[in-house]
Amino acid sequence: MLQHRSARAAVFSAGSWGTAVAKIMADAGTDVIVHARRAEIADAINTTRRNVGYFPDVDLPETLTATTDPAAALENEDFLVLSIPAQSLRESLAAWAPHIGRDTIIVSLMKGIERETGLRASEVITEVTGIPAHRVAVLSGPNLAREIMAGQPAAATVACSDEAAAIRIQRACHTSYFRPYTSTDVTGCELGGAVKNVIALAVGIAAGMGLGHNAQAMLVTRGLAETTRLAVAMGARPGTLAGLAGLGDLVATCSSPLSRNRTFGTHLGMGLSIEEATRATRQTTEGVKSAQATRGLAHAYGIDMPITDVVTDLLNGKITLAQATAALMQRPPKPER
Ligand SMILES: NC(=O)C1=CN([C@@H]2O[C@H](COP(=O)(O)OP(=O)(O)OC[C@H]3O[C@@H](n4cnc5c(N)ncnc54)[C@H](O)[C@@H]3O)[C@@H](O)[C@H]2O)C=CC1
Ligand SMILES: O=C(CO)COP(=O)(O)O
Repeated sequence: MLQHRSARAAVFSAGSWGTAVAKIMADAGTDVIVHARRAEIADAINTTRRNVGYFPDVDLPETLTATTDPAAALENEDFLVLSIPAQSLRESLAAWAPHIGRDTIIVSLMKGIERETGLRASEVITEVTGIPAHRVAVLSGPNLAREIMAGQPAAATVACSDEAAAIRIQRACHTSYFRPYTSTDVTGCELGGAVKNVIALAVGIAAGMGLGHNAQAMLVTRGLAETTRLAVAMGARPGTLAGLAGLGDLVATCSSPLSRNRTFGTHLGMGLSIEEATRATRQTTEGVKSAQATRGLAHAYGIDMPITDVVTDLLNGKITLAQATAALMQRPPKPER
């Protein structure tokens, strides 16, 4: 009789979102091994079933183990799930690439644009590994890790140009509290996730300046408009940006104090310097690193992205908070689109 083994996922790494997705996949019946950089994190996961660095209060499933050895993590894996800061992806992945299996599907969880190249994470993955695009997927949506670790309901989009691969990933991470939808629009999904971090910085800045919900809603709505313009110019479907990986993520991130990007922006809006805001936020804040590259894409595609422009100029110290507000409010009048 044929024995069907569970799907196996290697999750790199044991940070906030990596741990949450590892738990989701284990709860969905997938065998999961997490690659942690620090031995004490891997040891604690294996012995106490807790990630003491990120979620010391949450029990992890028995089917989730950890290692610091990339080769051991990448043995017979069906899925390699990547969740590290986007700017370190190229270098880290190059070291792991020789261990990746021939048929492995790579799932990117990263919401950033590479600074030097303007490439999306999935593009960096295909470039570094040589794995074809139809085996590289993106999982993105309104997914604040802390809420998901508490077992609260959430949904996301799994995008892959090969729909069958997206369905396999969907099955491997569908639980009673996590509902993945499939899509073939990798570009839209990925840009929705990356650019919302820049817009969340803007919303946080407005909140930190003491501006009200009207101003914040304006930034969310016009932020979605400029994100959609860029994504469609780059080949995305507009509907993707109206979905979980676009509007959904934008709403969650721009309204939650759990968001590191929104929080970083709030600190800036309250008058903290970039260095002070960085010290106060600590975890990965992709929007700070991706704003300039997003503006670069806007220029390359001839797209007007006024909010991204203003956030980039603020981060570069080129304008003040008052000048940022004026730059957005005193633009020439135009029709809404
Ligand atoms: N935290 C969240 O709620 C969500 C995060 N994301 C995305 O997931 C990605 C990872 O973010 P988080 O897990 O939140 O960040 P984090 O700061 O919690 O964890 C980052 C992890 O990457 C590891 N790391 C850092 N530099 C590295 C390097 N050079 N090489 C290898 N590993 C390295 C760290 O050891 C840590 O385990 C980001 O792109 C973020 O936008 C997406 C959805 C939700
Ligand atoms: O992407 C996220 C929620 O979907 C997490 O947002 P932050 O990175 O701003 O915390």
